[in-house]
Amino acid sequence: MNISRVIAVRSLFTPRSFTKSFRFPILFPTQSVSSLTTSAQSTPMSSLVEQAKKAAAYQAVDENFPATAKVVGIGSGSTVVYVAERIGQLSNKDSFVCIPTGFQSKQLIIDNGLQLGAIEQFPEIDIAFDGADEVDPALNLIKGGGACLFQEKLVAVSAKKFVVVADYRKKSDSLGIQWTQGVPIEIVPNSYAKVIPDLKKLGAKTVNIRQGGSAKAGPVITDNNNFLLDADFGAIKDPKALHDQIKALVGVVETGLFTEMASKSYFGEQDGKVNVWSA
Ligand SMILES: O=C(CO)[C@H](O)[C@H](O)COP(=O)(O)O
Repeated sequence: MNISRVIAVRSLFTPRSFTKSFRFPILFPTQSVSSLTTSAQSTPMSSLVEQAKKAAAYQAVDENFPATAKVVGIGSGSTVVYVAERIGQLSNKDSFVCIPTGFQSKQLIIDNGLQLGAIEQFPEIDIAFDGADEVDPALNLIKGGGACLFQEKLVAVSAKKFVVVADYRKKSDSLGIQWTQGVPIEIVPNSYAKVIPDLKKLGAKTVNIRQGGSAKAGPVITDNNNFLLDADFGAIKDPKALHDQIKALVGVVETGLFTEMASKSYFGEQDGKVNVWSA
């Protein structure tokens, strides 16, 4: 979690007051999302992306958070930071619990003064928000860039409504997944020598065990103590069919292909606007 970024953004855009009523009894700050943006020409790419994430997240929360919500799913990644921030500004935040999708998500819930719950206690979630690595017009998603896909999927399928938040780089204009970095697949660690050739038989061009890089010698270990594979299948025309084939392999816990789950996707654009796609 990038705490320094949250603090930096907060100090730039400190909410003025909690005076605007939004679907009683929830109160949001008066600052509008569009006032957070600046001219695309004069703004560096990194802050344009950051502003896009924030705009998408704030609008998604403002337009979808149910006044009567009791259980809320909080996803993982850098865009959800702003979802948790916005939810943390609600005046009724003591009236619902938040279910995390991993370690980072748990910290976001705590840092924003929200009540932490466990999915074992609250298996029925009113609404869940999460990021995505790619979204197509049918709201097929690829997720798992942050290695949290299993708990993210558990929360998404347990939610009555699942809303995606992303910046403009995540949109795929044509149906199907174009993602070239490989489908993230969580596996039980000692199954990798069997699963990798199995994935190649299914058509994967390359399969890599995700590595910790400079932060850790050896593989990334997920929040569930598993390994992650990134399997490049090229452009994926039928994500559901591919998911079903991969999921049937012994050793596979879950895939990062999320189909028929999201009801809406909010994209922050470079010009400061937010594009909304619905299922
Ligand atoms: O699936 C995820 C983590 O497993 C993230 O939601 C996804 O990678 C998007 O992250 P970001 O909002 O940082 O772009």
